[in-house]
Amino acid sequence: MTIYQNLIAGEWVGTDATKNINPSDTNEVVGLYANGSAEDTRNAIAAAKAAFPAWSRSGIWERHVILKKTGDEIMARKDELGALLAREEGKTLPEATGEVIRASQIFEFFAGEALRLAGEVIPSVRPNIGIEITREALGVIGIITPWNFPIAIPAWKIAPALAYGNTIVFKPAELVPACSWAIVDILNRAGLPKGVLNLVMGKGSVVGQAMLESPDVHGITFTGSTGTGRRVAAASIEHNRKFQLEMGGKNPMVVLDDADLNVAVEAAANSGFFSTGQRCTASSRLIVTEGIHDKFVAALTEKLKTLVVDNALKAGTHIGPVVDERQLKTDIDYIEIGKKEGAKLAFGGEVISRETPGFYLQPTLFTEATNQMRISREEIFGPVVSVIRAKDYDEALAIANDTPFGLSAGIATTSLKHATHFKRNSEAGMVMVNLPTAGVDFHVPFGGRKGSSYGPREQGKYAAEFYTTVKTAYTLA
Ligand SMILES: NC(=O)C1=CN([C@@H]2O[C@H](COP(=O)(O)OP(=O)(O)OC[C@H]3O[C@@H](n4cnc5c(N)ncnc54)[C@H](OP(=O)(O)O)[C@@H]3O)[C@@H](O)[C@H]2O)C=CC1
Ligand SMILES: O=C(O)CCC(=O)C(=O)O
Repeated sequence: MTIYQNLIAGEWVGTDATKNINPSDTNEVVGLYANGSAEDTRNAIAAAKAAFPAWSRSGIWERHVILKKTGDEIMARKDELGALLAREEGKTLPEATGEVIRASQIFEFFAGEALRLAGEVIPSVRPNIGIEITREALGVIGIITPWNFPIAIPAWKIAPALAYGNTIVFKPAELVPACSWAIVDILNRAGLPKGVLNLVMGKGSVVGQAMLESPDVHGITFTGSTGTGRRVAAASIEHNRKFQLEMGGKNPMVVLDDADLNVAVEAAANSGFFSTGQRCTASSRLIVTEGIHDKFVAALTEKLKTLVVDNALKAGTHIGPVVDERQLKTDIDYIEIGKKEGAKLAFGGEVISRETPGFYLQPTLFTEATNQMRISREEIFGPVVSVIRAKDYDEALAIANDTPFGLSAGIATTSLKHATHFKRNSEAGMVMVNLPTAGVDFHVPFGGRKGSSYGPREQGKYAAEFYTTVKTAYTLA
């Protein structure tokens, strides 16, 4: 089997490789991907440092053309890349193709942003002095990405980093290197100069760690677990380096008595179970007021019975497998914890077999949960959701906000008063009314509060805040 190699200083390198396994069919090896070392990482950082002066001064049209070409090629290959994504991560084919389209749109968006870089000219408080405020590229950016969005998250970090003139060392999650390799290959062929974008696949404890330890990495953008996020933060403070973290969520969806039942059930099923619940924006706490509680639980349970769990590539599959054995064990452990804590298992909870060997788990619904239970406080990152009763809107809002996280939050209601109040008072970075808590637009800010995020927002024009540094220049006229 060919080895998909790392890209360092414009050369494809690496002979040691790791198997990329399909979680829908563990007999299938998606490909062999290079397993980078700490030395590879240091070489990649040196290459990115050497490429920075020229790239940061490159013309914005050159950056625009490369990003646009990349977006165009990703879109032209959406079906092939969608199938690759579904095979390596286990998202259903429609979800995976949708994610590929989103990655293409992100490159197109930042191709445009490269042309819109602007500063300000401001008069000084002193006579005969002019002030210019400009944004400059930050330097070498370390990009560390998780397994649950194998193409969209790399895209929303790589595209702005390049648009604003930075160079990159990119380390994707070891579980899902294929889509990352594909976009780096596309960018490389689109004309990026050597060393501007370096790919080092491999273990977080080796490649990621070497990145954290380097004084030559000027910014790290990270998405993943809270534990690793804290390591990124501690190491970055040590080097006086800018960092941005997107971590977990325990996102609430409030369902009020006056909700449209169908809207509430569709939003809850999507938020909790689509993409196998493996989204940081997934809603795993459904906070439901007394008047609608029983009707809502009955309707959601009926809906869950219709959802097909099977091979991600099979037509008609609604929920693909869990990403790997370790995550499946985590999910099962939490289901046991929920039972022991006294929540009622209303649906699912079983590992199931399908025609192909994979990590299949039924969508699992707990009812009669409290907000103090571990299943309501800790991020599970699987298709496991709890329903918590609330007596009225005020109590539901208090429960929704009673969490260490604050990424997204939703409300299902037909009341303008409650929707407006919830948008203003929810302690989350993203609030949805009558919509799933997951599945966001690509051109607007993404991020949360409290334990979910740290640093400037990602995506949209707000991304400039992280990928640039501001300079204030004074000139005597
Ligand atoms: N907010 C989100 O979007 C996500 C949250 N999670 C949460 O995290 C849990 C575990 O998922 P997991 O993928 O293991 O999350 P991790 O935080 O371990 O992984 C995220 C990225 O960090 C890398 N990494 C791991 N250790 C280090 C290190 N010491 N230094 C630098 N980088 C490192 C990983 O590498 P590698 O994996 O290749 O070793 C991966 O590329 C999930 O169950 C879920 O709760 C997970 C994914 C996304
Ligand atoms: O919900 C989305 O669209 C994005 C979710 C996400 O970024 C994540 O789960 O890491």
